[in-house]
Amino acid sequence: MTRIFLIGYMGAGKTTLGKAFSRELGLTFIDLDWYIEERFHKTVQQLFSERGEQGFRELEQKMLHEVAEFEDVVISAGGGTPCFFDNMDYMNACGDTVFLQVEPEVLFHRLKVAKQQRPLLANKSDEELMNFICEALQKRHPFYSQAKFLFRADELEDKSQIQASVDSLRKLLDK
Ligand SMILES: Nc1ncnc2c1ncn2[C@@H]1O[C@H](COP(=O)(O)OP(=O)(O)O)[C@@H](O)[C@H]1O
Ligand SMILES: O=C(O)C1=C[C@@H](OP(=O)(O)O)[C@@H](O)[C@H](O)C1
Ligand SMILES: [Mg+2]
Repeated sequence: MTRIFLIGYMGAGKTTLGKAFSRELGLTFIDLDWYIEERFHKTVQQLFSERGEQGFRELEQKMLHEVAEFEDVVISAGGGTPCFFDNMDYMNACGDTVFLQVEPEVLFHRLKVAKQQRPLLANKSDEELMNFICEALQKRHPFYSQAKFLFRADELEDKSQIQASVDSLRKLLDK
């Protein structure tokens, strides 16, 4: 039975790589944010604004427990998932965990164009965004670094880079 969790900061490529990797291995792909959005018929932004971040985190934990029951899956967590409750220990107990590590500058360029869908980043100026990313990475690193595997995901900018990353991830996980 295979159950792989991809973790890492917003923009690290959890969704992009998770989708491509699961397809290659013939596994089911579950993106935790998408799963939550379908289950509640609301966007992550709506859930954040209705329930506040704490309310979202409680719901996210429950949904993590739901998706972790599935077998032969690649699960892309949300960026904050490993950093609340005992979620990191829980994921390590249920499967293989992979921390997608990306340089802050690369995250900045990816998130600059994709910040509006992310409630924690929306409306930040460039300088605020870069500072926010750097501070958050420091706070979150102690959680992310508990993953069983570390994978550098700086190069996911086109199809061939994504395929090359899928191949390296396969080797790393021996799949
Ligand atoms: N080539 C690219 N140019 C600009 N932005 C990109 C590019 N590739 C990915 N992104 C953005 O970077 C983010 C990284 O992908 P995603 O898989 O959504 O990360 P995660 O799920 O870890 O937050 C996406 O929001 C996407 O819009
Ligand atoms: O880092 C975070 O706290 C968050 C990351 C998002 O997921 P992605 O990492 O897939 O963008 C989403 O769960 C929410 O906006 C909060
Ligand atoms: Mg995602």
